[in-house]
Amino acid sequence: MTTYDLIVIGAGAVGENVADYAARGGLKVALVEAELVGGECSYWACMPSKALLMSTSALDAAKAVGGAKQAVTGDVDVQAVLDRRNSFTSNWDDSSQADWVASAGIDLIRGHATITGVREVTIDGTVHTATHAVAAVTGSNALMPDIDGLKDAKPWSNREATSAQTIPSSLMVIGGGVVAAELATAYQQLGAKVTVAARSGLLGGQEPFAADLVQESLEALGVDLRLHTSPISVVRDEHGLVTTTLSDGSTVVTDEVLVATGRVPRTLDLGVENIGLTPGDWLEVDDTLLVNGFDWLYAVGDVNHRALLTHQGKYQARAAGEVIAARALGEGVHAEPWGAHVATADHAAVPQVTFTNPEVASVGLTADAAQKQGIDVKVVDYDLAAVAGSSLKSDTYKGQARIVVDESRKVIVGATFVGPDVSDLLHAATIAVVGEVPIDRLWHAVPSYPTVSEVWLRLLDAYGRP
Ligand SMILES: Cc1cc2nc3c(=O)[nH]c(=O)nc-3n(C[C@H](O)[C@H](O)[C@H](O)COP(=O)(O)OP(=O)(O)OC[C@H]3O[C@@H](n4cnc5c(N)ncnc54)[C@H](O)[C@@H]3O)c2cc1C
Ligand SMILES: NC(=O)c1ccc[n+]([C@@H]2O[C@H](COP(=O)([O-])OP(=O)(O)OC[C@H]3O[C@@H](n4cnc5c(N)ncnc54)[C@H](O)[C@@H]3O)[C@@H](O)[C@H]2O)c1
Repeated sequence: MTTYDLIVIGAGAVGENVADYAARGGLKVALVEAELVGGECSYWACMPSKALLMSTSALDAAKAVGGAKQAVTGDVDVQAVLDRRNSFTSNWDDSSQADWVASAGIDLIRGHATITGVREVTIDGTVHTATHAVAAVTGSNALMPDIDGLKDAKPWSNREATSAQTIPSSLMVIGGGVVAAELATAYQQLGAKVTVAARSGLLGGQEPFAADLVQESLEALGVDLRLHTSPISVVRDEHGLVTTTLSDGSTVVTDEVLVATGRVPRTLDLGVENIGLTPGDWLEVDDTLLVNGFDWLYAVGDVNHRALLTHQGKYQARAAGEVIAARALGEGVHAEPWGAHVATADHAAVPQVTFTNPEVASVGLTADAAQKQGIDVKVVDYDLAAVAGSSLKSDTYKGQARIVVDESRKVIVGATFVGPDVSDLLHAATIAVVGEVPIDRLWHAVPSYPTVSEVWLRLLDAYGRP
């Protein structure tokens, strides 16, 4: 038995950061990992999925600029894309991340952890105790919907889709969220014939114009979109082909089927029943990431269901690591909104980029969500293609921008950009939302000419001087 100040269960991007910030705060920390250090994001989510998308984006960007497009004489090299993706995942070898853990002064324990009591964690039969805290940072798994025959049809989850070494000739994607939209784009661009069956349309939760532009682009790529429909049965035959029957009675035959219908928390085999919680539930937390009802158990990242995004989980991790250290050492805790030890932005200012073609970059509230919160909303829209920087960037630029203004406070509470490379416009909007920068002050934030960022000036012009 070994005693640590803090035991962190799960060494995904988020767990690594909890451990790092607590260790930097002076605590003796163990980090437990059952699979690969680096977790889902490094090996089966963010990085490999983006690697599958980026080469075609680069090619499209070149094809959209006269002078460059004449030099583009071939198609994307699919094997080279897969090889580049393999290198981004280090061929699913986590030794460099394990080296980093050691260099940060954290003890890495490989194995499956279960919580067996108060501040007690058992790892493959060995009991470890924590003097101060345990952090559950166990992430999420793909949700498998209850569709007749689906399990037996050996469906892909994000894991198979991001690690495949060949591109199937056809792929059925079940779901219409970010995973479905990004991976449908990637696989169609890499040569598969993709069908998407989405129960409730595409990219729910985003501004409707964003979903419309992504829908248009998927259709232009040749994706067969079956919206507002869902599979009622899935069968893989003796030749390996999968037949999906949809709720409208139609059938689609493909080589593979990918399930992208959301996530479930990895709490089924975490031993939470030993401390009065229910396996399979998300772990609900306060803003310092303490699990409700506990003074020693923290839950950080996907498993707390606040914002299932790597950057947001790492933001929580910085607060959690520091607050665990502060509480352990009896130092002051800054738990007021926007304080050092809380994850306030989870409620008000979550940025997200969907790496479809075009990209969707958003932060804060949509117009609809703001209205539902009772905010006195003014919406300002602008055609991104009408900005000088956009026309230079691409001869065929198509895009749209929106800010959502809280009229009572004259501050921006949400922004959405859709278009090529808009991901890099997003952080300015995030700063405006988090900083609650008054609109009249934003007039003094002058975007450089001729950049796409000039859309900020156009949006302010359209809003008018307050
Ligand atoms: C296809 C896809 C693409 C995505 N793309 C993006 C993106 O571009 N940008 C973005 O911000 N987000 C993206 N996400 C979301 C992002 O992957 C997650 O938000 C992020 O991985 C969550 O990190 P985490 O550390 O909380 O969990 P995880 O990365 O899941 O890590 C949890 C770790 O805990 C370990 N573990 C679990 N239980 C135990 C146990 N009992 N004992 C020991 N170890 C255990 C697991 O093995 C795992 O390594 C994407 C998700 C998917 C599915
Ligand atoms: N670029 C990024 O930031 C990025 C990329 C991928 C994933 N993620 C994160 O991962 C999380 C999971 O993404 P996701 O796309 O799996 O989940 P999601 O919850 O975003 O979307 C699930 C989709 O599946 C549909 N659906 C559910 N059951 C269905 C059924 N039986 N038949 C047809 N459609 C069905 C839903 O209507 C919805 O459109 C998200 O919260 C997202 O934040 C982020």
